[in-house]
Amino acid sequence: MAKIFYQEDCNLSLLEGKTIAVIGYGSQGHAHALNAKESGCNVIIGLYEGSKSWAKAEAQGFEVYTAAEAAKKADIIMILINDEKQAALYKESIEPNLEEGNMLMFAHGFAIHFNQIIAPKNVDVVMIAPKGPGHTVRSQYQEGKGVPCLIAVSQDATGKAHDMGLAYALAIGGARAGVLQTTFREETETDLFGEQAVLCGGVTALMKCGFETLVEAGYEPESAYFECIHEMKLIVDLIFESGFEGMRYSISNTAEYGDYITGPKIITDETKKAMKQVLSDIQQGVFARNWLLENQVGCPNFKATRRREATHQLEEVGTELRKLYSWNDSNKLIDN
Ligand SMILES: NC(=O)C1=CN([C@@H]2O[C@H](COP(=O)(O)OP(=O)(O)OC[C@H]3O[C@@H](n4cnc5c(N)ncnc54)[C@H](OP(=O)(O)O)[C@@H]3O)[C@@H](O)[C@H]2O)C=CC1
Ligand SMILES: CC[C@](O)(C(C)=O)C(=O)O
Ligand SMILES: [Mg+2]
Ligand SMILES: [Mg+2]
Repeated sequence: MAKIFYQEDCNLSLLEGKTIAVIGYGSQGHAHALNAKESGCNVIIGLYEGSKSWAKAEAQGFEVYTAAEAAKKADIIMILINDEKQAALYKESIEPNLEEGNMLMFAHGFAIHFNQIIAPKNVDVVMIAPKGPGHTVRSQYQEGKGVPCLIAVSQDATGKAHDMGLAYALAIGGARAGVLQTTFREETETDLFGEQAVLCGGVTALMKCGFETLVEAGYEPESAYFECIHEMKLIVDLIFESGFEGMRYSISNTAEYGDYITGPKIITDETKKAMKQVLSDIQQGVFARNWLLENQVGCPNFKATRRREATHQLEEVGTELRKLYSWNDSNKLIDN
């Protein structure tokens, strides 16, 4: 059983007198920075000249510097820029400004695990990886709660890396929910597998396939959207609260019977075989190599797929339908 740390295991005062540079002000960056600031930490932001987030971070009360300047001023440097850009940023702006005893931090292990960044031996290297999107890390903190985090230490130069990491996890709210001990390898491989096979790739492919099946059979796209996409959240909320059993308690017996007999026809032994191949490609570094190569040539496939997906019929239908939800501030994440 993995060890889990809670608020009482964390000492926020370890961060007193320390300057935290959050490099990047996107999904995770804005959440870590605002949460840590509101927890009483001294936080500055590191960006690049021309960043669309520079003015936003200043408007939200931060001193903003280039990544190099921020790294020079800081004791703790949390790298929250895109994984695929971290190696270049590190070489150019972080490495020349590292001092003995600094703590280099990550929210995902990609760059360290796949040897994109090799830190000097005299700094701590720690990961605090929230198990949720950055906007949720922020909204949960504002509600007095937190998103669970993973902690991993790959270098402990100061002898305090673990405790400092826990203090950071408390500062961003994660320790309110729980902080699980792990390693950079385990976090990287499980996170990549989860987002590709299940959470993002798997779920959207399943929903899209269901939507297309109904529309191609002549049903209204709006009905297909409600059934295969909108209602997913409501079902997942029940699973989040009380597991598969709780969800199955809440749905009808008819739905539960259909769940048991149809699920295994959709997700088959072939699916598991495909998942094992996906995991193997992640473990062998094949996925990381392909992703980094795609970036080296300017992401043509990635950008083309993003454009194609954005124009799928389900997005048009969804945009219109979501305007009808009285509680929904339509597309608020994308608009921000
Ligand atoms: N998204 C999530 O919820 C999760 C992400 N993570 C990890 O967190 C890290 C950050 O990801 P995420 O928050 O999604 O990233 P985003 O794409 O949301 O934000 C990246 C930020 O980095 C800035 N940036 C890009 N290049 C540079 C540069 N060269 N110098 C300085 N700043 C730069 C961007 O600037 P601009 O605003 O101008 O574009 C932006 O503010 C990754 O390691 C990711 O794996 C971990 C858990 C969940
Ligand atoms: C599920 C996607 C994620 O791993 C996350 C929000 O945790 C990510 O990389 O964004
Ligand atoms: Mg994740
Ligand atoms: Mg991830």
